[in-house]
Amino acid sequence: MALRAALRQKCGLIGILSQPSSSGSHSRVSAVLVSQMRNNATSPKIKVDFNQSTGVAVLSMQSPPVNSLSLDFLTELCISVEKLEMDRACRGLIITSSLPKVFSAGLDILEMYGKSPERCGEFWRAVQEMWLKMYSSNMVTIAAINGSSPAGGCLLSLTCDYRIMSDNPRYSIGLNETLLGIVAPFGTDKNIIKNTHTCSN
Ligand SMILES: CCCC/C=C/CC(=O)SCCNC(=O)CCNC(=O)[C@H](O)C(C)(C)COP(=O)(O)OP(=O)(O)OC[C@H]1O[C@@H](n2cnc3c(N)ncnc32)[C@H](O)[C@@H]1OP(=O)(O)O
Repeated sequence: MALRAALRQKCGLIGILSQPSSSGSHSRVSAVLVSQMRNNATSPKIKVDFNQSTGVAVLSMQSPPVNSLSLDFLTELCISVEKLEMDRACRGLIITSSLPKVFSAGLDILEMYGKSPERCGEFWRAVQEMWLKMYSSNMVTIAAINGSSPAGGCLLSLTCDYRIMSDNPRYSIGLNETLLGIVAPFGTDKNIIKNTHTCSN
């Protein structure tokens, strides 16, 4: 019942978000994805378990040491979500981490230092694509935050419909990227407080 209500709410949101943009940005973004796919690393940073009987997929981030969001990681994440999106049987998606103590450390800092402008552009497009894809997903999405989740890790969880976080005082979450000169959009802090629940693990 709750899942159905969440789906209904989500469908309304998708209706608004999926209106065609005059710039045709959705198809351009997909072309970026395809070209990134060709360069993608082979070791899987993402593991997906799809349960046919419940229609729910669990996507586990498994990129040690801290699931930082590198270009390869983001590309793999987007491809995994896109594949699930195309499977009509998949109605719900839980994103979590296979690593102990860390959900995601956020953007990979090494991607933002000493790289060419082209590479920086590619990286930043992948960041935008990740949150757009997650936020506009037609699946009901839940972040099961089982570790620290600063900055981009927090952003990733904010793109989900629901967040459940392990109630562990050692785990931190928040938008600390202002320390790096990156400004968060207005209102995101309010969202995270309103829609984040904690549980013990
Ligand atoms: C509008 C919002 C848009 C979103 C914008 C986002 C901006 C960002 O995301 S910038 C990135 C900000 N992230 C951080 O500041 C996180 C920094 N990391 C931590 O706080 C901690 O590492 C942790 C709490 C995530 C984990 O702590 P733990 O003690 O378990 O591990 P460490 O010893 O600190 O780290 C292990 C290893 O991982 C490397 N590392 C950590 N974070 C990152 C990262 N973001 N990118 C790349 N690498 C990272 C760290 O340097 C260690 O590496 P070595 O073992 O080689 O020293």
